[in-house]
This record gives sequence, C-alpha cells and structure tokens, in this order.
Amino acid sequence: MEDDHCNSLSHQDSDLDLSFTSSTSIATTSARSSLTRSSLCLSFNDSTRISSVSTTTSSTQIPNINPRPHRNSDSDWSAVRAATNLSSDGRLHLHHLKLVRHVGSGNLGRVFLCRLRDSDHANFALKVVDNNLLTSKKLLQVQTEARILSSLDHPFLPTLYAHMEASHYTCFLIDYCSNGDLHSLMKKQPNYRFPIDSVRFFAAEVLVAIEYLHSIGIVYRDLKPENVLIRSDGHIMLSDFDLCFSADVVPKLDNRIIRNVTRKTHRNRFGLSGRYSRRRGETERMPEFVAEPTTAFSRACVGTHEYLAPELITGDGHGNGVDWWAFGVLIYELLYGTTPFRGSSKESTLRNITSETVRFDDENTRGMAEAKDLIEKLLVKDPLGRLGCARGATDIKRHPFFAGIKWPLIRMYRPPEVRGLTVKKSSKAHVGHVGGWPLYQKKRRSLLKGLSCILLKYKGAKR
Ligand SMILES: Nc1ncnc2c1ncn2[C@@H]1O[C@H](COP(=O)(O)OP(=O)(O)OP(=O)(O)O)[C@@H](O)[C@H]1O
Repeated sequence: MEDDHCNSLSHQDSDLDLSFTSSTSIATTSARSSLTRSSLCLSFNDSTRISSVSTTTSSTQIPNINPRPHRNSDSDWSAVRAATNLSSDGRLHLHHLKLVRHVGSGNLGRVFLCRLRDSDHANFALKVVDNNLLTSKKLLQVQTEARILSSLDHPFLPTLYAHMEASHYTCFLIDYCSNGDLHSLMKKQPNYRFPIDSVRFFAAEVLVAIEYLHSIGIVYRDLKPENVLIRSDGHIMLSDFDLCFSADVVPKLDNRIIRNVTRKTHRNRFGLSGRYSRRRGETERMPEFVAEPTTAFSRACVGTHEYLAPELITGDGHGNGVDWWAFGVLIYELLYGTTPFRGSSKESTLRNITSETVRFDDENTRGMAEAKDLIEKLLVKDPLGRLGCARGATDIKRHPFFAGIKWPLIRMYRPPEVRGLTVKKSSKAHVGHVGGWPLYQKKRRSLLKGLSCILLKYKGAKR
C-alpha cells in the first residue's frame, strides 16, 4: 500500500522522530529472507584501503547535492533541486521527505521508499543507518559506501541525491528500484531459470556497470543477483558498495591487432562511402580504450560464499579479477538457477570453488554454447588466465555471447519480457531486444531504401 505513509520524519533533524524504526513489521517487498546469502567480511592481516577513511562520524552536514551530469535534466533531480532551493540553508533535510513504506533491511541499515513532501511524483529510496548500532568495522563500511556513492555517475548505478547526517543516523537518498532485485525475479521464473536472451540483457548491463566501477578504480567484491536491483524502466542498478575497495587505475589506449582483415571502402552510387570488404593476409590495428585496475590488491576476505573467487578463499591476496569471477558465477546462476560450485555446506562450497571445474550437463540449445564458453573463460582459477583480468570489460564485450550488442546503445534496449517484471513505459525510444536486431537499424535501412528511390526518380526526371 504505497500511499499509506508510515511514520514520518520529524520537522527538525535535531529532534528526530525515531518511530519509523519500528516499521519493520511492515511487509518487505523484496524477497530477502532468512535464506538470503549474506555477505561476509573477514579480515586477514590486511587493513585494505578502507582503513584510509576516517572513523569519526560527523554531526555536521556533508554538502549533499552533487551535480550528476547524466541525470542533470531529469525530473527527479529537478524535484530535489526545487526542495533544496526552498530550504533555508540550501540543503535537503530529512523533514523534506515523507516515508511511504519499509522496503527491506540489510547488514547496515534499513531501506524505505520515500517521496519529497512537496512533490508526489518522484520515488526515492532512503537508506537509514543507525550508527549507534554498528561496530567500528561496520562504521567503516558505511563510510566506504558513502564515499563510493558520492563518486558515481552512471545510469546502471545509484545516483546519490543527498547524504544526510542527523543525530546518530546516516541517511542516503538514492534511486528507488520498484522491480526489486534479480534474485527475487529469478525465483519467479520457471525452474528459477531465465531465458538466454534475458540473461544476455542483464549480464550486458551488469558488465557495463562493472566496467565503469573498474574504470574509476573501484573493485566491487559483492556481485550477486541480490545486489542487482531493477528500476521501474526494467534496466538494472547495482547496489551495496560497502565491501568495495579502491585502487589506482591508469587508463590507456591499446592497439588491438586484427589479423587477416583488410578493409576496403566501396563507393556507392551516390558517391558516399558505403560498406567495407575484407581481404585476407593483412593486419589492422584498432585503438581500444582500456581502464582496468590491474594493480589492485587486498587481502581481506569479503563477499558471498557462493560467489567468492578461489584467490579470495586461499587468502593470498586478490584484485580486480574477483569481479570477473563473480560475473561468471552470476551468468551461470541466471541460466541454471543455482551457482556452479554450491555444496551441501558453506565449507564444501568453498572447497568446490578451489578444486572443481565448472560442469554443464545440458544440451547446447541456441546461444548456450557461447554462454558456456564465456562462463568457462571467466571461471578460470588463476586470475592471470581469467578473461577480463588483463584488459577488463573490453575483452568480455567481444565474446561471441554478446555478439551483435551495440554497446553505446545499451540503455536503449528494450528490457526482456519475463514473468514478474513490470516495466513502466518510458519516453525513451527502444532499439530492440538485446538478442535481436536493433529496430533502429531496420528503420535506417528502409529510410535509405526510400531515399535512394527518390534520388533515382529525381535523376530519371532530369534526363
Ligand atoms: N534503491 C533501492 N530500491 C529498492 N529497494 C532497495 C534499494 N536499496 C536497497 N533495497 C532493498 O532493501 C533491502 C536492504 O538493502 P541494503 O542495501 O540495506 O541491504 P543489503 O543489500 O543486505 O546490503 P548489506 O550488504 O549492506 O547488508 C534489500 O532487500 C534491497 O533489495
């Protein structure tokens, strides 16, 4: 009941109405339950980069509005900006918000669906952390999450509209994802398995989100379907950044050498450069942008059992490769409804991860051979030989499983039609399904056909 506003926040931050903390009795929309695979955070003898963050909590307000270029002109930002402009100190406060309902609880805090008091059209998620209930380790995780959230600016990652520190609460105002998480959606599918084109869609978007995180030096470390939320438009949003660590990244332009291919430009009848032909025997250099934190290093054992990479379990230290391993596990789970190394206990799962190779017992229906090949290349025990570890998403995007995807248009693909996914119509034009031929290409072809007919007629008339 979205409109049954639960306990609202008080009008003065200094005089917080804490009654909303009792709202846990309200049913959660997410399928999170006691069966949820929880993230673990064990430290070996390594302080990791997280420790560079100060442990003191500030009661003063952190400047809470950062411009987010990719969302700058959208209505949610406009609503937040309008509320902020009316505020006496030019900041957003808790009293500008009304809570609608409790959405779920995590390791660190609770998440509420909320709206701005003066504008009912935009939904937001408010993550509320009670600092008094946290150990110093968890406080560090909250600070990591705050730091990471404030640096993100990507359509498949949360936009931090405001970061509020009030009394002993830390609050993050981010995008609300009305379609819940991918794990809950998976449970609604027949045999918990998504059709292959849906897996391709979700995997492609997750890949782009991780590519962005790595390009700014963030190793995510907690990839799993529970942390892939789905927005109202059917596109994904990665969540939960408390286990991330930061590393240096040096972006570079690599030259990819393509053998046996020569491109020769043809001229079409209008004198425009048209299609290319290929000739054997020559090589071509193609510049590619690579920004992968290949020197990232941490010894902390964090993540979720079934998704841990072998190097995390052995504790020898790990880097960017843990995300590419987890990406392989994610694709496997979305396709098969279970993870590849799952054992009868957590210990046997960990043993399987370090000793077993991934196995597939089913037939190769359409697209499955490519999917299996990609999974095998991601689930290589040695990170040095794992796809993605050396050059990041650039290499993974080229895998035949993703053939045909127009990566710059990824936001424009139509989300899959799967059971339980309600996609709100957006004003954005779609370019087709990820598995199919983008619609805009069909349109462009018929437009060109029409144009050439007109030009031929015109030439004929002149003669
Ligand atoms: N922006 C959001 N929109 C909709 N639901 C959300 C949003 N963020 C979190 N949730 C849901 O709220 C619940 C709690 O999320 P939260 O991130 O606090 O916990 P968590 O995922 O368990 O993370 P942690 O690892 O920090 O415990 C989860 O069920 C999650 O799916």
